[in-house]
Amino acid sequence: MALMQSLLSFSSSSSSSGLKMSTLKSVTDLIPTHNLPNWLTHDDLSPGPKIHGTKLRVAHLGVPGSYSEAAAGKAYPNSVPLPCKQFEAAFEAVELRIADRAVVPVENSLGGSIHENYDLLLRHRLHIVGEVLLRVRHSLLALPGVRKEHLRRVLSHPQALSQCEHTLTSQMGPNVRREAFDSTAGAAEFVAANNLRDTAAIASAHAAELYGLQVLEDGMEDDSGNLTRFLILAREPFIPRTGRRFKTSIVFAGNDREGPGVLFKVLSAFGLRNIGLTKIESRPHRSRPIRVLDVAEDDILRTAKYFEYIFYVDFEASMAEVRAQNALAEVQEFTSFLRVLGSYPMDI
Ligand SMILES: O=C(O)C(=O)Cc1ccccc1
Repeated sequence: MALMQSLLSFSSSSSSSGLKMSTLKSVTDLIPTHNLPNWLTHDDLSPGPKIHGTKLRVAHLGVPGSYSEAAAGKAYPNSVPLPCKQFEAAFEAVELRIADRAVVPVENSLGGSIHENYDLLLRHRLHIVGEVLLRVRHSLLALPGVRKEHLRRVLSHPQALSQCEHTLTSQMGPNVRREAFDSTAGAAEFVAANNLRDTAAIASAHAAELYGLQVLEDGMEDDSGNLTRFLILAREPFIPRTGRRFKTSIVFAGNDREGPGVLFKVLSAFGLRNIGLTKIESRPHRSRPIRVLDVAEDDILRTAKYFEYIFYVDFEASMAEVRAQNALAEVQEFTSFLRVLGSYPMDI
């Protein structure tokens, strides 16, 4: 890319000096030694924190101080964060080339899966190129001078509220309302900007510093090992390799022939090849929520109704491995659609 840019800038400067392209025999004719393009370096070619010579722009949920911003910074320390109001805006930012990557949470050790992002993975055409595990420590934040007994309301992202549910009840009693906010850091900013003395936010200690709030209580999460897994999304896939620990994420729906047996068949395609599964998630099949099947029971034909699902599976292998390719070839026989969402290095 550096070479391309240098050539492009060179050709425009050469035309201004009056050289006509038609008179040139080759590009080397054009390059006077004092204007040689820079050498291509490893940095120009490897997917690192720089793209096109500028810093990588990483879209994430929430204003500065959000956990998604922290995950984006962990994945790409020298990147430019691009705060988004909703998860979908982060997906769109990458699609529209406003951002180079999006970092979105998909599961948490306490709150479980973040279904919205599973649905967005299916609706958008981005590739998973990596994952980040982040230890999430929640704090109860309020304006300076406010005490716990003044509080009537706690604002935060629904994920954070659910991760602190028991601690909130035991510390604040039943009379404190929980209200959902776009992001944890957004809730902290809102409390500060509106001078709310009866309202606290659940957010990071970093958000407290940014918005001038005090930490009333640390470690609000219901379990001290609270961990969130984020996915890194890009327009182009990561080229899978062998020799490094890779994960592959797929999504599929069963075909008309298989009925409720599809999941067993798909999982055995991996099991028989010794490929470990790290995650399975199901979501309702929106365009075909119910399937009606005729089943014989005691020689009587009855009609059975099943919910139809879309399944998301993560397995521990790279798409560069033959056993993974064979497993997917087999899975394809049982499915009406199958998409590889990405094959990417594991965060270990
Ligand atoms: O609201 C945030 O700060 C987020 O990034 C979403 C979130 C909330 C709780 C845990 C992980 C991510």
